[in-house]
Amino acid sequence: MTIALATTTPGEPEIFASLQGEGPSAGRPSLFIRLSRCNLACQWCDTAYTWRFTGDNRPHRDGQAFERGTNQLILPEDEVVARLLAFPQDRVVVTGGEPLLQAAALARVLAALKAARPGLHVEIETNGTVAPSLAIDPLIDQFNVSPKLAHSGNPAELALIPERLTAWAADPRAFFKFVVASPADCDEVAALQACYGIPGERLFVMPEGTDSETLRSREKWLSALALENGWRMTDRLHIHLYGDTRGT
Ligand SMILES: Nc1nc2[nH]cc(C(=O)O)c2c(=O)[nH]1
Ligand code: SF4
Ligand SMILES: [Mg+2]
Repeated sequence: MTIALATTTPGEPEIFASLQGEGPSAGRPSLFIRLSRCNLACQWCDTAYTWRFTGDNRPHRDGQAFERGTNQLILPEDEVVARLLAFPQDRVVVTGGEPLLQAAALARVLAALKAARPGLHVEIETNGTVAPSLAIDPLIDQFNVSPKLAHSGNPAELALIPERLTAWAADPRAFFKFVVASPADCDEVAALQACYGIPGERLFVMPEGTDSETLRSREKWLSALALENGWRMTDRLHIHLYGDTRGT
């Protein structure tokens, strides 16, 4: 059985060690694996090479299309397990794209990893639209759920699924991470928090931006809004450290 990964360079899967740059585990040394494909299309997506393949004309701010053959790599599951086990980290971050689109294959990979390395902590970066399958759910220690607001350009009926948001709000493993580009986006965050009863302890706001200057300037007003609303704020550490680069 196989799994579709993103690539760092053609033919090389995007599997790398880095500090978790975002959310509740920011700063923790982690092993990342980036899966290909997404069911949403955010106009500011910083990993459009996971989904915006040639022929996909959904709007994106760069308008760039990516060749599937060089930006996607299909690997056997056992090879992915072996590549991951070659790293020493005791924390894994699964990201994408939307990794839960490949829940069946991913569950088999994570089960093999956890069997080989007991105590391994697994977190997953998800857009929050896909229910984790029964097989994968118990293998995930932390869900970093990033529901997409109106400025993403996705229709709300695709991006905000009420049953899902209700389930994440009730799951103590789920941390919400809202990407915010303007102060007005925070009105939407506040409305979602009230609607679904999301505890402030599990609600992060994060500036949209792929360079330090943008992040810093947005954090000026975002930090004040976080304080006012009782939310947590997260930076994007990896952008300051490495820039907007694959495999970091
Ligand atoms: N260092 C680092 N931390 C991250 N946290 C979430 C990431 C993502 O792309 O989902 C990410 C990433 O790409 N790199
Ligand atoms: S949900 Fe994430 S991976 Fe998918 S388009 Fe939006 S930002 Fe990109
Ligand atoms: Mg990223």
